[in-house]
Amino acid sequence: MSSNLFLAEPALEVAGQKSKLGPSLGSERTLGRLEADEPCQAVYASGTVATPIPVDYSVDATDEAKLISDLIQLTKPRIVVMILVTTVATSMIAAGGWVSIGPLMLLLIATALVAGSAGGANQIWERVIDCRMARTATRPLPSSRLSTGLATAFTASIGTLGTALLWMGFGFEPAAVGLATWILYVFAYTPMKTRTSWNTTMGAVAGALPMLIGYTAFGGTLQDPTGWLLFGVLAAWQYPHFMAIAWLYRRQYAEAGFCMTTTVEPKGISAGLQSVIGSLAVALCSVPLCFPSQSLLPSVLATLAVIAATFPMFRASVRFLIERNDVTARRLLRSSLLVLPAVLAVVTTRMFW
Ligand code: HEM
Ligand SMILES: CC(C)=CCC/C(C)=C/CC/C(C)=C/COP(=O)(O)OP(=O)(O)O
Repeated sequence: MSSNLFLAEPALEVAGQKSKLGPSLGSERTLGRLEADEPCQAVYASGTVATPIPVDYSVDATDEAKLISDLIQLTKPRIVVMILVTTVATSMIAAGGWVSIGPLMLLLIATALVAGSAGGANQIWERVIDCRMARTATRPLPSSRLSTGLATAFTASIGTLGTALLWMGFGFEPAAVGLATWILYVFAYTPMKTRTSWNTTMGAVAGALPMLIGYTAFGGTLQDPTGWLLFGVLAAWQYPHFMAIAWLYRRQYAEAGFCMTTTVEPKGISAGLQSVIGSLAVALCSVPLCFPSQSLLPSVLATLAVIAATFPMFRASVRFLIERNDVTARRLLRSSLLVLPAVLAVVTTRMFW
Protein backbone atom coordinates (compact mmCIF):
# COMPACT_ATOMS: atom_id res chain seq x y z
CA MET A 1 0.00 0.00 0.00
CA SER A 2 1.29 3.44 -0.74
CA SER A 3 1.25 6.38 1.62
CA ASN A 4 -1.18 8.10 -0.79
CA LEU A 5 -3.90 6.07 0.89
CA PHE A 6 -3.23 8.14 3.93
CA LEU A 7 -3.74 11.32 1.94
CA ALA A 8 -7.11 9.98 0.85
CA GLU A 9 -8.20 9.63 4.48
CA PRO A 10 -10.76 12.41 5.04
CA ALA A 11 -10.57 12.15 8.82
CA LEU A 12 -7.05 13.50 8.65
CA GLU A 13 -8.05 16.65 6.79
CA VAL A 14 -5.49 16.28 4.05
CA ALA A 15 -7.76 14.52 1.58
CA GLY A 16 -6.60 14.90 -1.98
CA GLN A 17 -3.92 17.35 -0.95
CA LYS A 18 -0.79 17.12 -3.03
CA SER A 19 2.59 18.18 -1.72
CA LYS A 20 2.99 21.90 -2.21
CA LEU A 21 6.74 21.66 -2.56
CA GLY A 22 8.47 24.06 -4.85
CA PRO A 23 9.34 22.80 -8.35
CA SER A 24 13.04 22.54 -7.55
CA LEU A 25 12.46 19.46 -5.43
CA GLY A 26 10.69 17.38 -8.00
CA SER A 27 11.99 18.38 -11.38
CA GLU A 28 15.49 19.72 -10.93
CA ARG A 29 16.68 17.42 -8.19
CA THR A 30 16.51 13.71 -7.74
CA LEU A 31 15.64 12.64 -4.22
CA GLY A 32 18.75 11.74 -2.31
CA ARG A 33 21.01 13.26 -4.97
CA LEU A 34 21.39 16.95 -4.53
CA GLU A 35 23.48 18.36 -7.34
CA ALA A 36 24.17 21.74 -5.78
CA ASP A 37 24.22 23.01 -2.22
CA GLU A 38 21.29 25.35 -2.61
CA PRO A 39 18.90 25.99 0.25
CA CYS A 40 15.65 24.14 -0.16
CA GLN A 41 12.34 25.89 0.11
CA ALA A 42 10.08 23.92 2.38
CA VAL A 43 6.46 24.75 1.70
CA TYR A 44 4.31 23.35 4.45
CA ALA A 45 0.72 22.27 4.14
CA SER A 46 -0.26 25.55 5.75
CA GLY A 47 1.33 27.39 2.82
CA THR A 48 4.18 28.77 4.91
CA VAL A 49 7.40 28.98 2.94
CA ALA A 50 10.66 28.44 4.82
CA THR A 51 13.78 29.63 3.01
CA PRO A 52 16.71 29.39 5.40
CA ILE A 53 19.62 31.80 4.94
CA PRO A 54 22.96 30.16 4.18
CA VAL A 55 25.78 31.13 6.51
CA ASP A 56 29.27 32.21 5.44
CA TYR A 57 31.32 30.47 8.11
CA SER A 58 34.51 32.43 7.40
CA VAL A 59 33.30 35.70 8.92
CA ASP A 60 33.74 35.71 12.72
CA ALA A 61 33.74 33.73 15.92
CA THR A 62 29.95 33.76 16.16
CA ASP A 63 29.81 31.97 12.84
CA GLU A 64 32.32 29.45 14.12
CA ALA A 65 29.97 28.78 17.01
CA LYS A 66 27.13 28.35 14.50
CA LEU A 67 29.24 25.94 12.47
CA ILE A 68 29.99 23.88 15.56
CA SER A 69 26.33 23.94 16.53
CA ASP A 70 25.34 22.77 13.03
CA LEU A 71 27.93 19.99 13.06
CA ILE A 72 26.57 18.84 16.41
CA GLN A 73 23.00 18.98 15.07
CA LEU A 74 24.14 16.85 12.14
CA THR A 75 24.97 14.01 14.55
CA LYS A 76 21.44 13.80 16.09
CA PRO A 77 22.92 14.53 19.53
CA ARG A 78 19.91 13.61 21.67
CA ILE A 79 19.74 10.12 20.19
CA VAL A 80 23.52 9.84 20.68
CA VAL A 81 23.17 10.81 24.35
CA MET A 82 20.54 8.11 24.89
CA ILE A 83 22.79 5.57 23.14
CA LEU A 84 25.57 6.57 25.56
CA VAL A 85 23.22 5.98 28.51
CA THR A 86 22.62 2.46 27.21
CA THR A 87 26.37 2.01 26.68
CA VAL A 88 27.16 2.83 30.31
CA ALA A 89 24.55 0.28 31.42
CA THR A 90 25.65 -2.50 29.06
CA SER A 91 29.31 -1.96 29.98
CA MET A 92 28.57 -2.41 33.69
CA ILE A 93 26.31 -5.40 33.04
CA ALA A 94 29.07 -7.09 31.01
CA ALA A 95 31.66 -6.28 33.70
CA GLY A 96 29.31 -7.40 36.49
CA GLY A 97 29.80 -4.12 38.39
CA TRP A 98 31.83 -0.91 38.22
CA VAL A 99 34.13 -0.26 35.27
CA SER A 100 37.23 1.93 35.23
CA ILE A 101 36.46 5.50 34.30
CA GLY A 102 39.28 5.83 31.73
CA PRO A 103 38.24 2.95 29.47
CA LEU A 104 34.58 3.88 29.92
CA MET A 105 35.24 7.46 28.76
CA LEU A 106 37.17 6.16 25.75
CA LEU A 107 34.28 3.83 24.91
CA LEU A 108 31.73 6.65 25.21
CA ILE A 109 33.77 8.95 22.97
CA ALA A 110 34.28 6.22 20.36
CA THR A 111 30.61 5.18 20.41
CA ALA A 112 29.44 8.79 20.21
CA LEU A 113 31.68 9.36 17.18
CA VAL A 114 30.37 6.29 15.32
CA ALA A 115 26.74 6.96 16.28
CA GLY A 116 27.09 10.65 15.37
CA SER A 117 28.58 9.66 12.04
CA ALA A 118 25.60 7.38 11.39
CA GLY A 119 23.21 10.23 12.17
CA GLY A 120 25.21 12.51 9.88
CA ALA A 121 25.21 10.02 7.01
CA ASN A 122 21.44 9.61 7.43
CA GLN A 123 21.00 13.39 7.19
CA ILE A 124 23.25 13.61 4.13
CA TRP A 125 21.19 10.89 2.42
CA GLU A 126 17.92 12.60 3.34
CA ARG A 127 19.01 16.20 2.71
CA VAL A 128 16.43 16.71 -0.03
CA ILE A 129 13.47 14.80 1.38
CA ASP A 130 14.09 16.47 4.76
CA CYS A 131 13.04 19.74 3.07
CA ARG A 132 9.55 18.35 2.87
CA MET A 133 8.91 18.07 6.60
CA ALA A 134 8.58 21.02 8.97
CA ARG A 135 10.25 18.80 11.60
CA THR A 136 13.43 18.40 9.54
CA ALA A 137 13.47 21.32 7.08
CA THR A 138 15.51 23.52 9.40
CA ARG A 139 18.32 20.97 9.76
CA PRO A 140 21.74 22.24 8.64
CA LEU A 141 21.75 20.47 5.24
CA PRO A 142 18.21 21.13 4.00
CA SER A 143 18.64 24.76 4.95
CA SER A 144 22.13 24.92 3.36
CA ARG A 145 23.76 26.25 6.49
CA LEU A 146 26.19 23.40 5.95
CA SER A 147 27.58 22.22 2.62
CA THR A 148 27.22 18.58 1.64
CA GLY A 149 30.99 18.36 1.11
CA LEU A 150 31.80 19.57 4.61
CA ALA A 151 29.10 17.35 6.14
CA THR A 152 30.49 14.33 4.27
CA ALA A 153 34.08 15.05 5.31
CA PHE A 154 33.01 15.52 8.94
CA THR A 155 30.82 12.41 8.97
CA ALA A 156 33.52 10.26 7.36
CA SER A 157 36.20 11.57 9.73
CA ILE A 158 34.32 11.01 12.97
CA GLY A 159 33.07 7.60 11.78
CA THR A 160 36.59 6.46 10.89
CA LEU A 161 38.06 7.85 14.11
CA GLY A 162 35.33 6.27 16.25
CA THR A 163 35.71 2.85 14.59
CA ALA A 164 39.50 3.01 14.94
CA LEU A 165 39.19 3.92 18.64
CA LEU A 166 36.75 1.06 19.23
CA TRP A 167 39.09 -1.39 17.50
CA MET A 168 42.31 -0.20 19.13
CA GLY A 169 40.80 0.29 22.56
CA PHE A 170 38.43 -2.67 22.79
CA GLY A 171 39.17 -5.13 19.99
CA PHE A 172 37.46 -6.47 16.91
CA GLU A 173 33.95 -7.29 18.19
CA PRO A 174 32.85 -3.83 19.41
CA ALA A 175 34.34 -2.22 16.30
CA ALA A 176 32.61 -4.74 14.01
CA VAL A 177 29.27 -4.21 15.78
CA GLY A 178 29.68 -0.43 15.45
CA LEU A 179 30.44 -0.70 11.76
CA ALA A 180 27.59 -3.16 11.16
CA THR A 181 25.20 -0.78 12.95
CA TRP A 182 26.38 2.13 10.82
CA ILE A 183 25.94 0.14 7.59
CA LEU A 184 22.47 -1.15 8.56
CA TYR A 185 21.25 2.28 9.65
CA VAL A 186 22.58 4.15 6.64
CA PHE A 187 22.31 1.65 3.78
CA ALA A 188 19.34 -0.50 4.86
CA TYR A 189 17.08 1.53 7.18
CA THR A 190 17.43 4.92 5.49
CA PRO A 191 16.43 3.83 1.94
CA MET A 192 13.65 1.61 3.35
CA LYS A 193 11.94 4.65 4.90
CA THR A 194 10.36 5.67 1.59
CA ARG A 195 9.60 2.11 0.48
CA THR A 196 8.02 0.04 3.25
CA SER A 197 6.75 0.50 6.79
CA TRP A 198 8.94 -2.49 7.70
CA ASN A 199 11.66 0.14 7.88
CA THR A 200 10.83 0.42 11.61
CA THR A 201 11.92 -3.19 12.14
CA MET A 202 15.19 -2.49 10.36
CA GLY A 203 15.55 0.70 12.42
CA ALA A 204 14.88 -1.31 15.59
CA VAL A 205 17.69 -3.74 14.72
CA ALA A 206 20.12 -0.92 13.88
CA GLY A 207 19.04 1.09 16.91
CA ALA A 208 19.47 -1.88 19.28
CA LEU A 209 22.84 -3.16 18.04
CA PRO A 210 24.82 -0.49 19.97
CA MET A 211 23.80 -2.42 23.12
CA LEU A 212 26.34 -5.01 22.00
CA ILE A 213 29.14 -2.43 21.65
CA GLY A 214 29.31 -1.72 25.39
CA TYR A 215 28.61 -5.35 26.19
CA THR A 216 31.44 -6.76 24.06
CA ALA A 217 33.83 -3.94 25.00
CA PHE A 218 33.76 -4.94 28.67
CA GLY A 219 34.16 -8.69 28.51
CA GLY A 220 30.89 -9.96 27.02
CA THR A 221 30.84 -11.91 23.77
CA LEU A 222 28.36 -12.15 20.91
CA GLN A 223 27.62 -15.72 22.03
CA ASP A 224 26.22 -14.65 25.44
CA PRO A 225 22.41 -14.69 25.77
CA THR A 226 22.67 -11.68 28.11
CA GLY A 227 23.94 -9.47 25.27
CA TRP A 228 21.05 -10.52 23.04
CA LEU A 229 18.50 -9.97 25.82
CA LEU A 230 19.86 -6.42 26.14
CA PHE A 231 19.54 -6.09 22.37
CA GLY A 232 15.95 -7.37 22.70
CA VAL A 233 15.10 -4.75 25.34
CA LEU A 234 16.17 -1.89 23.08
CA ALA A 235 14.75 -3.41 19.89
CA ALA A 236 11.34 -3.87 21.57
CA TRP A 237 11.44 -0.42 23.20
CA GLN A 238 11.70 1.27 19.81
CA TYR A 239 8.18 0.19 18.81
CA PRO A 240 6.29 2.22 21.45
CA HIS A 241 8.93 4.95 21.11
CA PHE A 242 8.56 5.28 17.38
CA MET A 243 4.85 4.47 16.98
CA ALA A 244 4.11 7.54 19.12
CA ILE A 245 6.34 9.63 16.83
CA ALA A 246 4.88 8.03 13.70
CA TRP A 247 1.43 9.10 14.91
CA LEU A 248 2.44 12.65 15.89
CA TYR A 249 4.14 13.33 12.54
CA ARG A 250 1.86 11.18 10.37
CA ARG A 251 0.78 14.06 8.14
CA GLN A 252 4.34 15.27 7.59
CA TYR A 253 5.54 11.73 6.87
CA ALA A 254 2.73 11.17 4.37
CA GLU A 255 3.22 14.48 2.60
CA ALA A 256 6.97 13.97 2.36
CA GLY A 257 6.52 10.46 0.95
CA PHE A 258 7.75 8.39 3.89
CA CYS A 259 6.19 4.98 4.37
CA MET A 260 5.40 4.53 8.06
CA THR A 261 2.88 2.36 9.92
CA THR A 262 0.64 5.39 10.44
CA THR A 263 0.72 6.37 6.77
CA VAL A 264 -0.23 2.90 5.51
CA GLU A 265 -2.72 2.31 8.36
CA PRO A 266 -3.86 5.84 9.26
CA LYS A 267 -6.39 4.79 11.90
CA GLY A 268 -3.40 3.99 14.11
CA ILE A 269 -4.68 0.62 15.36
CA SER A 270 -1.59 -1.13 14.03
CA ALA A 271 0.64 1.52 15.65
CA GLY A 272 -1.22 1.07 18.94
CA LEU A 273 -0.93 -2.71 18.83
CA GLN A 274 2.78 -2.54 18.01
CA SER A 275 3.25 -0.20 20.98
CA VAL A 276 1.48 -2.56 23.39
CA ILE A 277 3.33 -5.64 22.09
CA GLY A 278 6.65 -3.74 22.15
CA SER A 279 6.09 -2.66 25.76
CA LEU A 280 5.29 -6.23 26.81
CA ALA A 281 8.38 -7.47 24.98
CA VAL A 282 10.55 -4.93 26.86
CA ALA A 283 9.38 -6.49 30.16
CA LEU A 284 9.77 -10.01 28.76
CA CYS A 285 13.40 -9.39 27.74
CA SER A 286 14.20 -7.53 30.97
CA VAL A 287 12.99 -10.16 33.46
CA PRO A 288 15.64 -12.82 32.64
CA LEU A 289 18.26 -10.08 33.02
CA CYS A 290 17.20 -9.82 36.68
CA PHE A 291 18.48 -13.38 37.28
CA PRO A 292 22.24 -13.14 36.74
CA SER A 293 22.95 -15.38 39.73
CA GLN A 294 21.33 -18.05 41.91
CA SER A 295 20.32 -15.69 44.74
CA LEU A 296 16.53 -15.57 44.60
CA LEU A 297 15.53 -12.56 46.72
CA PRO A 298 17.44 -9.84 44.81
CA SER A 299 16.32 -11.40 41.52
CA VAL A 300 12.65 -11.34 42.54
CA LEU A 301 12.94 -7.77 43.82
CA ALA A 302 14.65 -6.70 40.59
CA THR A 303 11.92 -8.43 38.58
CA LEU A 304 9.23 -6.48 40.45
CA ALA A 305 11.21 -3.27 39.94
CA VAL A 306 11.64 -3.90 36.23
CA ILE A 307 7.92 -4.59 35.80
CA ALA A 308 7.13 -1.39 37.72
CA ALA A 309 9.63 0.53 35.55
CA THR A 310 8.08 -0.75 32.32
CA PHE A 311 4.50 -0.25 33.46
CA PRO A 312 4.14 3.49 32.60
CA MET A 313 5.04 2.79 28.98
CA PHE A 314 2.72 -0.24 28.86
CA ARG A 315 -0.14 1.83 30.30
CA ALA A 316 0.57 4.69 27.90
CA SER A 317 0.61 2.19 25.01
CA VAL A 318 -2.74 0.72 26.01
CA ARG A 319 -4.24 4.21 26.33
CA PHE A 320 -2.81 5.12 22.93
CA LEU A 321 -4.29 1.94 21.41
CA ILE A 322 -7.72 2.66 22.91
CA GLU A 323 -7.75 6.37 22.16
CA ARG A 324 -5.42 7.38 19.36
CA ASN A 325 -4.78 11.11 19.50
CA ASP A 326 -1.87 13.51 19.87
CA VAL A 327 -2.23 13.72 23.64
CA THR A 328 -1.97 9.96 24.20
CA ALA A 329 0.82 9.72 21.62
CA ARG A 330 2.83 12.50 23.28
CA ARG A 331 2.42 10.83 26.67
CA LEU A 332 3.62 7.56 25.16
CA LEU A 333 6.68 9.25 23.64
CA ARG A 334 7.51 10.95 26.94
CA SER A 335 7.10 7.75 28.92
CA SER A 336 9.31 5.84 26.45
CA LEU A 337 12.15 8.31 27.03
CA LEU A 338 11.91 7.78 30.81
CA VAL A 339 11.23 4.05 30.84
CA LEU A 340 14.36 2.99 28.93
CA PRO A 341 16.86 4.50 31.41
CA ALA A 342 14.70 3.27 34.30
CA VAL A 343 14.68 -0.34 33.09
CA LEU A 344 18.41 -0.27 32.38
CA ALA A 345 19.07 1.26 35.81
CA VAL A 346 17.25 -1.63 37.51
CA VAL A 347 19.02 -4.31 35.48
CA THR A 348 22.40 -2.64 36.04
CA THR A 349 21.81 -2.18 39.78
CA ARG A 350 21.05 -5.89 40.04
CA MET A 351 24.72 -6.50 39.12
CA PHE A 352 25.82 -4.94 42.43
CA TRP A 353 23.75 -7.20 44.75
C1 HEM B 1 13.05 2.50 14.85
C2 HEM B 1 13.92 3.22 15.51
C3 HEM B 1 13.79 4.69 15.82
C4 HEM B 1 13.14 5.65 15.11
C5 HEM B 1 12.42 5.51 13.79
C6 HEM B 1 13.29 6.89 15.86
C7 HEM B 1 12.82 8.10 15.45
C8 HEM B 1 12.88 9.24 16.20
C9 HEM B 1 12.43 10.53 15.76
C10 HEM B 1 11.84 10.83 14.39
C11 HEM B 1 12.60 11.40 16.78
C12 HEM B 1 12.31 12.89 16.76
C13 HEM B 1 11.00 13.19 17.40
C14 HEM B 1 10.71 14.68 17.34
O1 HEM B 1 11.30 15.38 16.51
O2 HEM B 1 9.83 15.12 18.12
C15 HEM B 1 13.16 10.66 17.88
C16 HEM B 1 13.45 11.18 19.12
C17 HEM B 1 14.27 10.57 20.02
N1 HEM B 1 14.82 9.32 19.90
FE1 HEM B 1 14.33 7.97 18.52
N2 HEM B 1 14.01 6.65 16.98
C18 HEM B 1 14.39 5.34 16.98
C19 HEM B 1 15.20 4.73 17.89
C20 HEM B 1 15.86 5.38 18.90
C21 HEM B 1 16.96 4.83 19.66
C22 HEM B 1 17.59 3.48 19.44
C23 HEM B 1 17.30 5.76 20.56
C24 HEM B 1 18.39 5.72 21.60
C25 HEM B 1 18.64 4.67 22.32
C26 HEM B 1 16.42 6.90 20.39
C27 HEM B 1 16.44 8.01 21.17
C28 HEM B 1 15.65 9.11 20.96
C29 HEM B 1 15.62 10.27 21.83
C30 HEM B 1 16.41 10.46 23.11
C31 HEM B 1 14.74 11.18 21.25
C32 HEM B 1 14.31 12.54 21.80
C33 HEM B 1 15.06 13.58 21.08
C34 HEM B 1 14.33 14.89 21.16
O3 HEM B 1 13.93 15.31 22.23
O4 HEM B 1 14.18 15.46 20.08
N3 HEM B 1 15.57 6.62 19.36
N4 HEM B 1 13.33 9.36 17.50
C1 LIG C 1 27.05 3.06 17.02
C2 LIG C 1 26.06 3.44 16.00
C3 LIG C 1 26.46 3.34 14.59
C4 LIG C 1 24.87 3.85 16.41
C5 LIG C 1 23.85 4.34 15.51
C6 LIG C 1 22.54 4.09 16.10
C7 LIG C 1 21.51 5.01 15.62
C8 LIG C 1 21.87 6.26 14.92
C9 LIG C 1 20.28 4.70 15.90
C10 LIG C 1 19.18 5.54 15.47
C11 LIG C 1 17.93 4.77 15.46
C12 LIG C 1 16.95 5.34 14.51
C13 LIG C 1 16.34 4.35 13.60
C14 LIG C 1 16.65 6.66 14.49
C15 LIG C 1 15.67 7.30 13.59
O1 LIG C 1 16.23 7.83 12.46
P1 LIG C 1 15.32 8.58 11.41
O2 LIG C 1 16.09 8.67 10.11
O3 LIG C 1 13.99 7.93 11.28
O4 LIG C 1 15.13 10.00 12.06
P2 LIG C 1 14.81 11.38 11.35
O5 LIG C 1 13.52 11.23 10.60
O6 LIG C 1 14.70 12.34 12.49
O7 LIG C 1 15.96 11.68 10.42
